[in-house]
Amino acid sequence: MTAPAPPVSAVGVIGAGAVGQAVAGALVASGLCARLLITSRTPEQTAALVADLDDMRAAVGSPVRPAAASVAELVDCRAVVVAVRARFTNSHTTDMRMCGAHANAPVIQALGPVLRGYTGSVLMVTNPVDVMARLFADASGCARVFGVGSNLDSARYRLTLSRLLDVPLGAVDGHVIGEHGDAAVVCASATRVNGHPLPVPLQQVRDELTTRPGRINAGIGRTRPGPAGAVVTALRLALGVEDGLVELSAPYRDGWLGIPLRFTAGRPLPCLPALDEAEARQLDAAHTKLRAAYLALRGTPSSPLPTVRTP
Ligand SMILES: NC(=O)c1ccc[n+]([C@@H]2O[C@H](COP(=O)([O-])OP(=O)(O)OC[C@H]3O[C@@H](n4cnc5c(N)ncnc54)[C@H](O)[C@@H]3O)[C@@H](O)[C@H]2O)c1
Repeated sequence: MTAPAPPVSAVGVIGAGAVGQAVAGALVASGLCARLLITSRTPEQTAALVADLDDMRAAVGSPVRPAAASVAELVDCRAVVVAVRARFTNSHTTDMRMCGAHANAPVIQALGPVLRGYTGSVLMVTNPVDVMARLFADASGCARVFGVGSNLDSARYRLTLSRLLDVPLGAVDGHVIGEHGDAAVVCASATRVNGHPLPVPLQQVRDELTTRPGRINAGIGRTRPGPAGAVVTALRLALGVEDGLVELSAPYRDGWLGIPLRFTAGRPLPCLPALDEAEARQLDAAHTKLRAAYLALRGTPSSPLPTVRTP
């Protein structure tokens, strides 16, 4: 039996590390794109991942054809996933994702001009993702840059709540927004289980969201399938393969924040849930923190960004 034709012509992945490998493997398995173009720091790394993906393609009968490419060649792709990481030692015990800011920023800022004028969708994965997405948008001029992170937090939130309350995962509707990091905002007041509001065990939820990535890292070195799932879901929506809601980092107010975006035929519309006073204060704090981090990395005053209106 032949596999159905992929809905998308090509997707690119920059960075053949832990997350890049998992994303690329998930794409081969999903059959989302006809071509999967890979680029990484060295040609050897790129060629090795392409060979491994080719083996996977042959083994599962996937229609997705992996190939090596340069960053500039990714302009033909409908979407590009950025999952690079500079070499640095993470010395933080809190605010872990911010530790990579100074090391990763020059890499992201150097990639931007190579993709200047790119009209497809860019999914930023590199941490601190909310800041890196904004820096890449600046450096590339690309209009469709989305940071992946709050949707992974939201998935972890719904999973945690379903386990704490002993209800099916599909019964839980709730979001984590703001920063993909210590300033994440759990939208507890808008959370619904089977359509009903409920008291959320916030401390237990926060503890789990904080410690979960560290436990995964301690056990298997890096998080892989979780972020890959978050990327593939975001890709399907950004590419208009399906419609739906996903929490991604995008321009909001005069900064960038993880917010729920409703995608219709690939067009995003922010739709923030109602927040109580404490949650609104936390979102302001996330906004202030991310804006300060961005300005510190950018080193020059920010030019005004388009404000996206909430409906
Ligand atoms: N947003 C999220 O939800 C999320 C989840 C997990 C990890 N991350 C982040 O994703 C990033 C990647 O994580 P990882 O575990 O895959 O790291 P990794 O070290 O395993 O892989 C990084 C890869 O980037 C490549 N690279 C470095 N500089 C490059 C360049 N200039 N051009 C092309 N490739 C380059 C390296 O060779 C390596 O293959 C990190 O910043 C990590 O913190 C984000």
